[in-house]
Amino acid sequence: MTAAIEVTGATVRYGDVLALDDVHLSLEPGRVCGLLGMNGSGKSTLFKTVLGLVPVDHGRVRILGMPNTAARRKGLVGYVPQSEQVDWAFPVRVRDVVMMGRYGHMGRRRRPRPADREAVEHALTRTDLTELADRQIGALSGGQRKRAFVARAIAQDADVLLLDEPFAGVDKRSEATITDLLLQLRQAGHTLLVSTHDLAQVPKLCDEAVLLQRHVIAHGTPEEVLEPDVLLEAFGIHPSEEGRSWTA
Ligand SMILES: Nc1ncnc2c1ncn2[C@@H]1O[C@H](COP(=O)(O)OP(=O)(O)OP(=O)(O)O)[C@@H](O)[C@H]1O
Repeated sequence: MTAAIEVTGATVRYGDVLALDDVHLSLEPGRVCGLLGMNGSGKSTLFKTVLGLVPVDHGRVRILGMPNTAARRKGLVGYVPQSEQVDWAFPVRVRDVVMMGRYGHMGRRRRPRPADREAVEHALTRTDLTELADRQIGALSGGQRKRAFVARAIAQDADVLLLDEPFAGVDKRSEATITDLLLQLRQAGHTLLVSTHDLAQVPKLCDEAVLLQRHVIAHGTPEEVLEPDVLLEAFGIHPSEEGRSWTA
C-alpha cells in the first residue's frame, strides 16, 4: 500500500541547531497519528519538512507516493499551523482564510465558483464560526482562530492533514468542537498527523503515536508509546499526576 506520509532519513538543521536527525516515519492512509515530544523536540520542524517548507540536509519525503511539493500543489495536504506562526495582524476576514483552503481547487486566477463558496460555508458551519465569518481573523479568541484554520483544512478537503497543536490555548468548547471534527475526518478516511502536549487526547483520537526527540524514539499504539517506562526511558520524566499535560 502507498503510504500517506513517508519520511525517509530526514535531517534538518537551522544553522548550528540540529532540529531533526535521520527521521524515518511511515503512515498508512486513513490513520490518525499523534506526534508527541517535549518543547524543541522537532515536531513543528517535522510538519514543515513534510510540507516542504524547510530544506532538508538529507532524506526524502513522499505524500501519497509523490514528492511533497507536487502533493501540496494538488491540494492533497492541508496544514493547521501553530498559532505563533501566524501573522494575526494581517487584515483578512475569517471567511477569506477559509476560502484559502479552496485555492488548490480553483484555476490560476483564483476565482471562487459556487462549489467553493458552498464548501466554505459548510466548513464555517461545521466549526461553529458562521456568525464570526466577517470578522477580521485577528479579532478572534485563540480557540476561535484555531477553529478558523481547522475550517480552512476542512474546506480544502485534503486527504492528508497536518495539525500542529490544535488544542493548545483553546477553551473547552473549542476543544470539544475540534475533537469532534477530527473524529469525523478520521471516520471519513482522512490521514491525520496531530501534534499535542495533551496526552489525554491521544488514546481518544489516535490509532498510533510517535515520540520524537530529534529522531523517532518510539512509534506504536498509544498504549505502547504512552507506557510510563517508555516516557521515563526517553525523557527521564513521568507524565504529570493527572497525566493531562506535558510541557517539560
Ligand atoms: N527558524 C529557526 N531558526 C533556528 N532554530 C530554530 C528555528 N525553528 C526552530 N528552531 C530550533 O529547532 C529545534 C526544534 O524546534 P521545533 O519548533 O521544531 O520544536 P517543537 O517540538 O515544535 O517545539 P514546541 O513543542 O515548543 O512547539 C529547537 O531547538 C528550536 O529552537
